[in-house]
Amino acid sequence: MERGWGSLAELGEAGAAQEEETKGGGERLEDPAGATLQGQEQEDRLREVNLSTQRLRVLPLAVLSNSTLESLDLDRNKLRRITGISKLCNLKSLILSKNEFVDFPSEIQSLVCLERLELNQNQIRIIPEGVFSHLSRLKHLRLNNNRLCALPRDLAACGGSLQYLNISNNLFRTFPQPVLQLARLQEFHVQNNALRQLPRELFQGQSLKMFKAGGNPLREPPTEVCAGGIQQIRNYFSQLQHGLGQEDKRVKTMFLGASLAGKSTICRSLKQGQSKLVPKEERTVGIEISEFQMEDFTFLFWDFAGQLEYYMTHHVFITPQALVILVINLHMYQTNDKTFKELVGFWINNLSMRVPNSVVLPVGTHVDCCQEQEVAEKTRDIMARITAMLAERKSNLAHFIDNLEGSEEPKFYVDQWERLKEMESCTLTAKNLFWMCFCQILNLVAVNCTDHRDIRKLKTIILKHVKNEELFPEVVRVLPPVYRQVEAAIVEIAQSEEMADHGMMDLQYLLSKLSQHKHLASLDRELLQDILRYLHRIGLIVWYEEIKHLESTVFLQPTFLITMFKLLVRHHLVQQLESISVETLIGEHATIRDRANWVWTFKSKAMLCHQAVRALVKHQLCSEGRWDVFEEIMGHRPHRGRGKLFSLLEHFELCLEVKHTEALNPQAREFVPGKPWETTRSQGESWYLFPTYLNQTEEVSEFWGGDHAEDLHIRAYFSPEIPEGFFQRLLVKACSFYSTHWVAKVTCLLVCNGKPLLIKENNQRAYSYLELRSRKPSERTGFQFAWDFLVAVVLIIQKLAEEWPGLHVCVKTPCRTSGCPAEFLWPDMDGTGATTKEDVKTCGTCGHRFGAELLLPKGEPGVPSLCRSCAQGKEG
Ligand SMILES: Nc1nc2c(ncn2[C@@H]2O[C@H](COP(=O)(O)OP(=O)(O)OP(=O)(O)O)[C@@H](O)[C@H]2O)c(=O)[nH]1
Repeated sequence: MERGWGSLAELGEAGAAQEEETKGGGERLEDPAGATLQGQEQEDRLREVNLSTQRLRVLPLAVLSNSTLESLDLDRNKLRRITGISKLCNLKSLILSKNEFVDFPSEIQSLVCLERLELNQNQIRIIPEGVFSHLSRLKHLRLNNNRLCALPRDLAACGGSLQYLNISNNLFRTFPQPVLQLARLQEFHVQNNALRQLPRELFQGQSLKMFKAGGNPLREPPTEVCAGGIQQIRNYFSQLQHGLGQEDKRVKTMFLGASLAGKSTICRSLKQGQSKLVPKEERTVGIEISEFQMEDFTFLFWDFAGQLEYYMTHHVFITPQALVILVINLHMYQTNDKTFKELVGFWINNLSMRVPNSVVLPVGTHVDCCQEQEVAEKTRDIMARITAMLAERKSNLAHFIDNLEGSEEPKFYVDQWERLKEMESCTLTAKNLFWMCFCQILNLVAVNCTDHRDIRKLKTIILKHVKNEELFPEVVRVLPPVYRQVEAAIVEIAQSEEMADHGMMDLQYLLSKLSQHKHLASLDRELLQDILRYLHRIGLIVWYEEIKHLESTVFLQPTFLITMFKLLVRHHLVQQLESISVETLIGEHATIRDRANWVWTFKSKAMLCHQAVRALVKHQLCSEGRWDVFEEIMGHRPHRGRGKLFSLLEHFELCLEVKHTEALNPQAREFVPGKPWETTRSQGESWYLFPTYLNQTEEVSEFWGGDHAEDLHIRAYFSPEIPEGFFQRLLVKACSFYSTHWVAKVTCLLVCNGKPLLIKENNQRAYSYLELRSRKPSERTGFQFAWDFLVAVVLIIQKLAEEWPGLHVCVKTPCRTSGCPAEFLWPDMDGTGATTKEDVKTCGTCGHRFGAELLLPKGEPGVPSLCRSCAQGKEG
C-alpha cells in the first residue's frame, strides 16, 4: 500500500526527541521531596475518588468500603441507583451528573456532611420529602436538566447554608416556594422552564447576587426587565407596589421574504385595513418600522427589504419571540428545488439557525395572477418541502449525535453532544417538553393583495395565532404604570416640533426632558434608565450602551439607525459613488480624479477611504434632504474622530479599518500568541474594507502559491449551512487580529509571524465548510506555532457561530492519504487542553499511521486556553 503524505516517517526525529523528554520526566519522581509529595497525594486519593466516564452501572464495592471518603465524582456514567452510598457518611461532595437516574436516590439523606450535591442531566421527575431536612450543611445544589416541576418543602432546612441552586432546564410552571426560605442564596439559576411569574419576595433580601431566568415565558416581570439584572427587577417590583400592574400586549412582527414578494404591500394593507398595493418604485430600502393596533394587541411591524445586499444588516434586527410573516410570491414560485430555495428555503434555514424557536406564518401573494388549482398545488408543494427540510435537519442532527455516541472516546465529545441534543429538541415541532423548544411553521395562507376581503381574512388568522398562548406565551407583559408613562412621554418628545426627524438625542438631555413630565418628575435617573433599557429590548427605541461612541446617544426612531446602515450597505453603491457631485467633492477637498480613484479601489478591493465615505454620505444625505445630521454621524473633523456611523458598522462587523490599500499594511504589529499585542494606530488616511462588496480575485491565491498536498489542513463543517454573511464577518474579526492579510470574496489569507494561513469558504448543500490550511512546518518546533494559529482561527469561528443558536459547527481533519475519504473529528476545545496526547494516529479507513502533529493540535496544556482568550479578547 502506498504511504500517504505526512506519514510517521516524516516525524521520525521529532518523535525520538519527545521520547527522550518523557524519560527525563520520569526520573524526577525519585527525589526525596517527590516521595513526600507522593505520600500526600496518596492520602488525598483516599479521600477523593474520581470515577467519571467509566460507563458504571453499579457502585464498585471498593468505593463503598472506604468510609473516609470525602469526595466522590461519578459524573457521566450509567447509574440508575447508588445502593449502599449511605455507608460513606463523611462524604462532603457527591457528583452524580449525567447519569440515568429516574428516581431521586433517597439514600442521600444519610450523607449528613454533604456540602456539594450535583444531580444535573438526569431524568428525575420528583424529589421526595425527607431528604433535604437531613442535609443542613448543603451549600451547593445542582438539579438542572431534569424533569422536575416542584421542589420538596423540606429544602427550607438548607436555608442556613445553601448558597448556590441551579434548577434550570426543568419543567417548572409555577415558582417553587421553598426557594423563598433560602435566606443565604447567592446564585440562583432557573432558566428554560415554563415560569410566567416570579415572586417579589425572592428579591427582597440582599443575599442574591446572581440570578438567571432567561428562556421562561415571563410576564411578571417580563423577560426584558429580567435581562437588566437583579437591581432592575427590584426597581420594577417597587414600582408595581405604587400602582396596579397594567397588561401590555405587544407583538413584534417581522416581514421577511424575497424581493418583490409583497411584504410592504401586506404590511401596509394590514395597517390600513384595506388593499394597499405598493408601487414597484417604492421598494423598501433597509427596514421600515411601524406600530399598529389590532383589537387590544399592539403590533410592531418590521418590514425588511428582500435584496440580498441588505441581508448583512438583518442579523442585527432579527430577534427572538417575534411572529415572522414569510411572504412568498406564488406567481413567481415554481414547484422545483431552485425556486423553493430562493423564495422559501433560504429564509426558513436562516431563521432556524438564528432564532430556532420562532413562529413562522407563510403567506402566499399574487393569488390573482394564478389559476385556482395552481394555488392549491403550490401551497401543498411549499408545505411538503418545508416539512422535508425540517425532517432532513432533524435526521442530520440525529446522525451527528449517533456518530459522537459511537466514537471510541465519547468523553472527548461531551460538549458537542450536549449542544446537539439541545438543538435537536429545538427543531421538533410544537408542544414539546419545553415551551421554548419549537420552530413552528404554521399553515400557509394564500392571499390576493388586491382584494380587501383577503386582507381581512389574513388579519383574522394573525389575531387567532397571537391569541394562542402555546404559540405566543410572552405576548402579555405586566408593567407598572410608570413604564407606559415613560413610553408615552418618549413618543411625545419624538413627535415634538423641537425634535429633529432623525430622532437622535443625547441621553442626559433626554433624561432631563423626561423629568419635566408631570408624572415623571419624582423618578430617579436610575429607574428612568432602566425603563429606557426595557424599551430598547422590546425594540421601541435603540440605545447601544455597549458601544463606546454611542453610549450617550438614544435613537428615538430606530428606523434612523437603518438609514445610517443603508448609507453604506446598499444596492448600487458604485453608481452612488460615481454620481457624487463636484460641489460635494470640493467641500471634502477632493477632485474628480480622486473620485475615479475611489471608484477603482472600491470595485477592485471593496475599500473606501475616510474621505470617500464622507463624500458619499454627504451626497446621499443631501439627496434625501437630511443634510443636518451629517456631522452628527460622521464626526466633526474630516481626518480625526470617526463618528457614530463607523462605530456602528464596526460593532456589527460590517466593515474593517485597514491602513494601507496595497499590501494591507505589511509593517503593522501582528498578533503572536503569547506576546502582548496592540493595534497600530499609524498616521495616514484610514481605509475601510467592506467585505460584502469583495469580488473574486487571483490576488489571494497568488500570495498563497497554491495548495500543497502536505499542508496542515482542517475543515470546519457547518450544519445546515454557512449562514449568509458569516464568512464576511469572520473575515473582519480575523483580519483585525492579523493585520497582514489578503482578502477576496470567498478566500482570505492571514499572516502571522511571516507564516500564512488560508481560509476558503465552500457552501454547498449538505457540504458546507470553511477550509483552513497552513504550510507543513519544516522543523518539529514549528508544529506548535502552526496549530496555535489554526486553533486561534477555529476559536474565532466558534465564537462567531454562537450568534446562530441553531447552527452546528464541527471541526475535522481529512485523512492525509490521497483519495481516502476518512476524517478525524476534533475533540471538544474546552480550554483544558483536550487535544490529542497520542503520538500516532491510525486512520480507520485506509489503515495508515500518521504522526499526530500532522492531524491535530498536540495536548500541550494551556495552549488552547491561551488561544481562546486571544480569540475572545477582541470581543472585549
Ligand atoms: N397582482 C398583485 N400584485 C401584488 C400582490 N402583492 C403585491 N403585489 C405587487 O407586487 C409588487 C411588489 O410588492 P412589494 O410589496 O413592494 O414587495 P416587497 O416584498 O416589499 O419587495 P422589496 O421591497 O423589494 O423587498 C408591487 O408592485 C405590488 O403592488 C398581489 O397579491 N397581487
